[in-house]
Amino acid sequence: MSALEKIRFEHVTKTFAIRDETKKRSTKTFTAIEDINFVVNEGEFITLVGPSGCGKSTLLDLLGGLTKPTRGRILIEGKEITGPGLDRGTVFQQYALFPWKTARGNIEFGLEAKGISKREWKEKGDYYLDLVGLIKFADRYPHELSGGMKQRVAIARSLAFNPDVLLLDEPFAALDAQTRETLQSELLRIWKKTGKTIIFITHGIDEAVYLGQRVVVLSPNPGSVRKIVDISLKNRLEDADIHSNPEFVRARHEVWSLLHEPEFLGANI
Ligand SMILES: Nc1ncnc2c1ncn2[C@@H]1O[C@H](COP(=O)(O)OP(=O)(O)OP(=O)(O)O)[C@@H](O)[C@H]1O
Repeated sequence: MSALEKIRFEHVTKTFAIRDETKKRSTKTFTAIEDINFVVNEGEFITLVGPSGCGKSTLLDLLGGLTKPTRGRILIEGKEITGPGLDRGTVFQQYALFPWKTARGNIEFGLEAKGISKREWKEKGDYYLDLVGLIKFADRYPHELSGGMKQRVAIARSLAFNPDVLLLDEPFAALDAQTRETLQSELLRIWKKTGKTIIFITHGIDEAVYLGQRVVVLSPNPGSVRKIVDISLKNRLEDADIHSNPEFVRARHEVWSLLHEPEFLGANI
């Protein structure tokens, strides 16, 4: 294991028993993902992109320790994941906030369980509210916040636990385009400030290329790694029109082609 290595996927395969329509009361094996192998380095921002059903959520559930691989294993700092843990924080598409708690209450939730003193919760609450730009909205309840604000609270809540790895499952998919772009750059800023290792799942090619230092392109049936594309974009936050940057255009085209090639190969033109 190199000093930089944070997460290692080793021959990760996940199968499910599904109903066999051809035989009554019997099941067959469905392979959702097959032989996934790659390494994520400490502090890296990795995006995973692939068509619907290629196993993105299955991979995230495995990383979160919610399910176990059928074959292979996932290691964090050389230790196999055997269940959920506070070393990983997850942010989902749906905000999953407690409606009866304020923004601050949601962020502070669980710090008590970590054995942190009340004074320290407040400090941490302030720090993370400020990090996501919501200090003025600390006392608002989720229903009084916009979608983007709710997602900021969800990110702050995950970070407040100080996880080593932040897992994000299409966190901006339900937001309008403008809010999504704002949150993408905020997430980059937060990543630069905190140095967390981030794994971000998305359907969006632009989002994957804008955020990821590397984009893991998945292909379906069964889900597997088609290619890992290096994105050598610099100054993502400083470049006002990053979508016109030649490296962005090149990388976007490469990822697009990897995702769409199978359609063209199968087409009778
Ligand atoms: N518990 C389960 N039992 C049976 N099949 C499952 C189960 N969970 C997932 N699958 C199947 O595994 C495959 C991968 O599902 P998964 O939800 O991981 O895909 P995804 O890439 O996240 O899809 P989407 O982008 O649509 O959210 C799908 O074909 C799905 O039907």
